[in-house]
Amino acid sequence: MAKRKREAAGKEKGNKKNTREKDQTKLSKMEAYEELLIWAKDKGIVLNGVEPRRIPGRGMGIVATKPLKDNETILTVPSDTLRTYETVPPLIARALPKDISIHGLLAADLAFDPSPSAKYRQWNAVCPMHEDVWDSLPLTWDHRLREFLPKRALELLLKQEAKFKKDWSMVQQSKLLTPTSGEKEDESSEEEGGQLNKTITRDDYLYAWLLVNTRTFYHETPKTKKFKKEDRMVLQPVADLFNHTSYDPSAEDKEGNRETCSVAFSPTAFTITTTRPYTAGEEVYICYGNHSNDFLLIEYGFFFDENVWDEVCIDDAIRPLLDQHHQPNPAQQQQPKKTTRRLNERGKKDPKSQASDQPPKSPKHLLEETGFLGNYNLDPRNPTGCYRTQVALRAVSALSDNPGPQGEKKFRAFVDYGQDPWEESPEEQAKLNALLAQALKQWRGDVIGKKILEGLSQLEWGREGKEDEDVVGRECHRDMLLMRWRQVGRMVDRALEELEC
Ligand SMILES: C[S@@+](CC[C@H](N)C(=O)[O-])C[C@H]1O[C@@H](n2cnc3c(N)ncnc32)[C@H](O)[C@@H]1O
Repeated sequence: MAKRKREAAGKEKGNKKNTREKDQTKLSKMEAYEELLIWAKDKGIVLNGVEPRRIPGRGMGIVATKPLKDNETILTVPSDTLRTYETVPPLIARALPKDISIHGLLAADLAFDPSPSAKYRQWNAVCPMHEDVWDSLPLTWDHRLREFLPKRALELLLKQEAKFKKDWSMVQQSKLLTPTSGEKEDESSEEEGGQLNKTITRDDYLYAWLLVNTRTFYHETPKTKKFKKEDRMVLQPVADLFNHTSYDPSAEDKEGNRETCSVAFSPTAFTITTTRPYTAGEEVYICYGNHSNDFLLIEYGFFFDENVWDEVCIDDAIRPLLDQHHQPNPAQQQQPKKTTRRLNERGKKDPKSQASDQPPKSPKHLLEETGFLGNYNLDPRNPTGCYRTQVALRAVSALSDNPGPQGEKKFRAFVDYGQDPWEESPEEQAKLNALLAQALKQWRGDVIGKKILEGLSQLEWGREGKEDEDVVGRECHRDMLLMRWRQVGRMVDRALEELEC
């Protein structure tokens, strides 16, 4: 206990020091933003009635400095200030394989910038710091926290990691790094008027890669159309200071709900335009897309308390239901042998009896056959499960009542012909609801409660007697995971309320 108090006191001291450092950083950041505005004006970037400000919990954001009307263009970024695959210095671009992703190329541009003191200094200076990125983006977190990510978030993270690894391996093998690739070295090379920084580590490149990940805009032009969609990306100064808000189509016509501005590229400029009036001091947002909280967490390092586009994958809740309901029926196991061995006159199997040769299909089998195995979600618009979930429940219900062709016929009436034999009977409907409620309760107890929430809280102090070495990840990472799972728990509770009422 005394040791913990000492640790806490040390932590507090450390926190004070960090706060002082953060205050200093804030101060220098504000100066950096003033410099950025001067730089932006010089480049022809026009801000109309808005300016960057520090927003608690969101880094920087854009705020109205005067009352704004609906349909006012508040930012214009000329095309020649965009940072694209074409503006990467040849020194960098030529050193990398031609098939490196545009993401990887832009990250190399940021990381190896051969002229940091000249072209983009003011812009680089306002980007989030290494520490901000490491606090928020799960790609940088301790790998042991991965088992605590929701399924969909983990899938996204693994994809992201694969992309990063591919890009980094191309950089490592390129001439950009010295032969001891990835190691810090005190070397630089001068070529084509620029100084190439050859001392880049994996973490430096990861930092640049994640800045590109969180700050680029989708940019479709006749030229970028030759790339994959995910590579049609461009960095743009000042526009990348707008924070995200989700757009709620269900409340579209309610007064004041048009929270997001409209954005548009033309051949000459990128513009951001209001879609409603603003009062001075209000933060002005754009919409990065209709993203779930798992997506926002992995791709942008934050998520909302309430998000109309949120959804949570419940495959792990539904899977036990599918497994549990396809145990062969003992009565069936004893009977069928006689019929399946019946031969016709020529000693071949009677074709009529062949159907009964087949063991009855399991719900999993039926769902696989019809393309409905997996990808089940709960979301605020469908609190009792998406259409795929409803299909899975019907497969389980149909086959548990009638394990043979009759059950399959009933299931296929729903999937293939859009009929719903369950809808006609309140008891049948209640059975479906009970199946889902059973699956969700079990998942909430065993997985969300025990494995995740208890598991995460145990991580906080580590194992008994090994407090120092066993703490996994940072407190802010564990807090984000706890917050996310509490949200998932609330979504499950909402579903149970609807199912059980
Ligand atoms: C394009 S940048 C926006 C500007 C950024 N806030 C900054 O300080 O430079 C995207 C990043 O901003 C933050 N962000 C954007 N929208 C947010 C929101 N609604 N709440 C919290 N953070 C947000 C996330 O860190 C995200 O990765």
